[in-house]
Amino acid sequence: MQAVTEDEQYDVVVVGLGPGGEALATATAKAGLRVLAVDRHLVGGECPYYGCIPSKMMVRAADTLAEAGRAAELAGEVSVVPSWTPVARRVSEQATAGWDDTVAVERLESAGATVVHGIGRLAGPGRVEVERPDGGTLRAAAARGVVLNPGTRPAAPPVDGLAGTPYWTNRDALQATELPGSLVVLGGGPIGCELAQVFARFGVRVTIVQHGDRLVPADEPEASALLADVLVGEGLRVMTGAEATSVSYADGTFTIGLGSGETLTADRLLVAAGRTPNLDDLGLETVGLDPTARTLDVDDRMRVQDGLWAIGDVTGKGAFTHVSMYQSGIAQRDLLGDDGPPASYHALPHVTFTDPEVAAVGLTEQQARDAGLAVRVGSTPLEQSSRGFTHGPGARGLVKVVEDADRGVLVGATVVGPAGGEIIGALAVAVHAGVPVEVLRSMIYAYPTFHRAIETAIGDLS
Ligand SMILES: Cc1cc2nc3c(=O)[nH]c(=O)nc-3n(C[C@H](O)[C@H](O)[C@H](O)COP(=O)(O)OP(=O)(O)OC[C@H]3O[C@@H](n4cnc5c(N)ncnc54)[C@H](O)[C@@H]3O)c2cc1C
Ligand SMILES: NC(=O)c1ccc[n+]([C@@H]2O[C@H](COP(=O)([O-])OP(=O)(O)OC[C@H]3O[C@@H](n4cnc5c(N)ncnc54)[C@H](O)[C@@H]3O)[C@@H](O)[C@H]2O)c1
Repeated sequence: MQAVTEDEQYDVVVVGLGPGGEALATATAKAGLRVLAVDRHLVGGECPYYGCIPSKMMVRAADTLAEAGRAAELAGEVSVVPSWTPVARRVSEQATAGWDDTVAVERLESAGATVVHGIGRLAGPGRVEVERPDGGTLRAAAARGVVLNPGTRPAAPPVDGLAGTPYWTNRDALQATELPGSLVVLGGGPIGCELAQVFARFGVRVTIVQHGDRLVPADEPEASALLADVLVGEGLRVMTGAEATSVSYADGTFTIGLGSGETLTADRLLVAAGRTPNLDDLGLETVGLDPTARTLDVDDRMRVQDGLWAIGDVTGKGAFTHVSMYQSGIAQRDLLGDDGPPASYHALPHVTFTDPEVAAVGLTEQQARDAGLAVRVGSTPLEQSSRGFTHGPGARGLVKVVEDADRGVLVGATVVGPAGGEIIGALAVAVHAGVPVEVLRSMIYAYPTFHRAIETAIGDLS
């Protein structure tokens, strides 16, 4: 007769430990709740091991090479022999500890949580079953509820032949210890653009094949155009409105057939064509939810239904670590019965860490027009500011602001440029707090800074 195992009793079960899930499990355990934290792979999720952190280490390395290349014009000859070895070493040793989460597990356990590696699936309201790597099953009941933070995986576009080839996703690219001679990047979103520029700056011949009509299509068209121009200037081939229709691999070479009839060949193919939410194997059907959905609908407290919260990429509010962490704080307060403001995304910022960085907050001009607002826009090239002039090579960029003229406040802004991700901070405050444009006009902007271009863009509002 088969033994019937009792459910282990917890207050909270967190399934998926992306940045937000890890933080929530830590905080609720520290608050004295009995917490079960479950991840099928690495505690911390995509960001520290295959996303933000290792990719930004690579960006930092590539930017260093670019600055060295600018030295001749500014300060004299510098000779650099690019090497991927220190990059791969930094990623492996400093960022990911060899893709090992022992430290993160210990940190979570010392906060008081029970940490289990395995596949967590809902098994009815307030219940989770965990399939452990050894084949065993852990059954858990969550008195207060379950928090889902399962994240996404790289999408595999339905291109003929692709599935049978050893193509790279972000995971392979970020674990690369050697560089290919040539690389085709399928997808011109943030992942595609950041990594394409990194590899190109290390001497790889890179072609970006972008389905849509421009790069980083979530951003202002001016930002897309400027970025494409810079990348082309650095020697990348940027193909927009291009569709891969077939892929094959033989003798170490990928052959990529395009809709136009052209054929590309490369040593490596990086597929960065969007993400698939990890919702299909989560037992959602056991609580009356659709496992084929692309997102989980959440309210402004991150509740999906009674006793069930969701945070991170799967909520569809923006696939960024800062969204995961923001939502984590809100769900945590809700679970602990603490007060605090509900979720609001009107001033959500994002930064694509190309050089120049492409940063934005709030609405684009088109989104503001589509929302029926009385839109005024202002913009200015960054290289024409005093700081841009003194900066010289590498100063290309722009500041664009979008005003709701009826309310006299900014509802969106974009900064492209060196440190664009830092400059956007001032505009994020303005959009978040609804600072009147008249107040922004009356401020003193330090001279000669990049952020002083904000004043010029505001002066251009019309
Ligand atoms: C190359 C790259 C660069 C990026 N750069 C940036 C950046 O610069 N800035 C930024 O803000 N964002 C960046 N992102 C996005 C960022 O990584 C994600 O938005 C972030 O990780 C938050 O995701 P998440 O909280 O939804 O969960 P994830 O980080 O995706 O983690 C989900 C976790 O859930 C686990 N899991 C899934 N299903 C189950 C299950 N059934 N049972 C148990 N465990 C499960 C997974 O193993 C994983 O550990 C980048 C992403 C990539 C790929
Ligand atoms: N710096 C950052 O904050 C950062 C960096 C990387 C990723 N991310 C997050 O991760 C998410 C995923 O990034 P991503 O770049 O994979 O996805 P994405 O969805 O933003 O961009 C993918 C691009 O691929 C294109 N595409 C889709 N199918 C294609 C095909 N068959 N052939 C050619 N192109 C195709 C799309 O037009 C799209 O522009 C982003 O939306 C972002 O939220 C953030």
